[in-house]
Amino acid sequence: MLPVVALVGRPNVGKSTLFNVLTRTRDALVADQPGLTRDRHYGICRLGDSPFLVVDTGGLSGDDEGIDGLTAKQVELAIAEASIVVFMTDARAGLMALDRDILIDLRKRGKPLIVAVNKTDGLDETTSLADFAALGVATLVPLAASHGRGTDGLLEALEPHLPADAPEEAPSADLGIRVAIVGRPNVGKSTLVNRLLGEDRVVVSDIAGTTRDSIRVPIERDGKKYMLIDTAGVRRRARVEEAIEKFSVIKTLQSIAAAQVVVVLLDAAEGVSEQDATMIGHVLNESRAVVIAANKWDNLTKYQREQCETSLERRLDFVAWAERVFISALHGSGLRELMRAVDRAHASATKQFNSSELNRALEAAYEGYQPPLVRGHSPKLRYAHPGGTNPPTIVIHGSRTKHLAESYRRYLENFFRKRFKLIGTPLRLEFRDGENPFAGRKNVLTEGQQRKRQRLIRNAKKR
Ligand SMILES: Nc1nc2c(ncn2[C@@H]2O[C@H](COP(=O)(O)OP(=O)(O)OP(=O)(O)O)[C@@H](O)[C@H]2O)c(=O)[nH]1
Ligand SMILES: Nc1nc2c(ncn2[C@@H]2O[C@H](COP(=O)(O)OP(=O)(O)OP(=O)(O)O)[C@@H](O)[C@H]2O)c(=O)[nH]1
Repeated sequence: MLPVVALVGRPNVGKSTLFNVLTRTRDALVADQPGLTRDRHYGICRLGDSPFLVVDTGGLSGDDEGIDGLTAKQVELAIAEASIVVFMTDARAGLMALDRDILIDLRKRGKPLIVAVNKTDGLDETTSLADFAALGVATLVPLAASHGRGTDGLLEALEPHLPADAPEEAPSADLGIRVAIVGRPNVGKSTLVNRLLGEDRVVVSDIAGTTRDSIRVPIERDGKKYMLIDTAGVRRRARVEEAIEKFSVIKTLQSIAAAQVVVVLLDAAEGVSEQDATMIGHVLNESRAVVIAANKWDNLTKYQREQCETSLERRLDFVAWAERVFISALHGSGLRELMRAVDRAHASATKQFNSSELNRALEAAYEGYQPPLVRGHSPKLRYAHPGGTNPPTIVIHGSRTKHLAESYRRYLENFFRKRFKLIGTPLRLEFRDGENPFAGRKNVLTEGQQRKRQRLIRNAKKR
């Protein structure tokens, strides 16, 4: 489970600014996906190799106006789940009465606390901190978030409070593909999980209180093993109101982080909501494979089904590569297709390329359509090699690749997707300029490799 750090403070002290600084690096993959809704409140940050979840609570202002119940609830949940709370204050404004009130409230929750004193730029640090020493919190960290200063000190202060994330299970075939089922309250997650478990299984009852645990449920379908990662599904079916109270964005994010394939469950009657799109955005941020399942299909008229299909097409064009399946968790229909889609997504996410097939594909793509001139620059693409899996990554070497038009990057992505039949997984293309893939290689090449190398170099020169 990803440990959680909650950012709390009065409005305008700089919480979102700090949040953006901390989570910035994680946005690369989805940075320019049109149509994708970002979540400004939840992001993942890394401390060395250990990821943790940062939650910008934004709403805990003492002024509940304009904050809907669900948001306020999410703030409560964030603090309840936090390993540590960063209480942010404003050095320019000094210590305010509302700061004291918030702190009294936070103390009641018994969480470890750090006071981050922001906006210290241009001020004397010692003097700024002294003002806040009156709060009686042991750790005071000076920050200038908008200048990106002080975050190292903050991370250092956080470190001892962040429990190390359990190491991911070895990707063992015995355990099966790790599948998370996520979705808004009431879309049918519990029904689906129970249906996949089979009627005869004993369902683990309530998990209330086990805030830091997720339940892993091994299942077998059509002779294949899966490990369902469940944070909400396996439990007694709650009444709707309770369910909404229990819905936790944090738990959803933790499931996504722990899974290999994420099934995003939608209510077919309602089409794709803002919250659904945001959830898919989180899946992409974590580069996970994804299957979109429209549930309660049994309940729909022909007209409603068409409506649902149109909504999926329009609102989810940024994940056009994800498979859509139409299911009824209640009646058990479409589940075989769902699990096949999970298999395909997993196979694509773990696809291992070899360099020669990549180079042949790159060549074919290049011949089909060459990068257009951008401000007089003509980018060149020379050779490609595999860069890893989960998500599958292709590294392309060339020159002036930063001038590659976005449309050309998309063209390449679609070309590779089609060629390698990649479905249900993000695909990462990395561009590098002016590097020789053979530089620094000490081992002697075989004859075949030498011929291949000559061919690559010839082709590269031709371009
Ligand atoms: N001088 C200075 N200004 C800052 C710093 N950090 C943030 N600000 C400014 O403070 C203002 C508020 O910043 P936000 O990050 O929006 O504050 P917030 O706490 O998220 O505010 P709410 O969303 O209202 O809760 C913005 O104008 C920022 O540019 C800083 O380190 N120094
Ligand atoms: N008609 C129909 N109803 C369904 C289907 N799947 C679930 N439901 C109903 O939808 C309601 C909510 O189902 P749950 O499985 O509790 O939904 P959930 O997503 O786990 O809800 P939370 O507990 O809020 O997370 C229940 O009344 C289910 O019977 C389906 O395929 N068809």
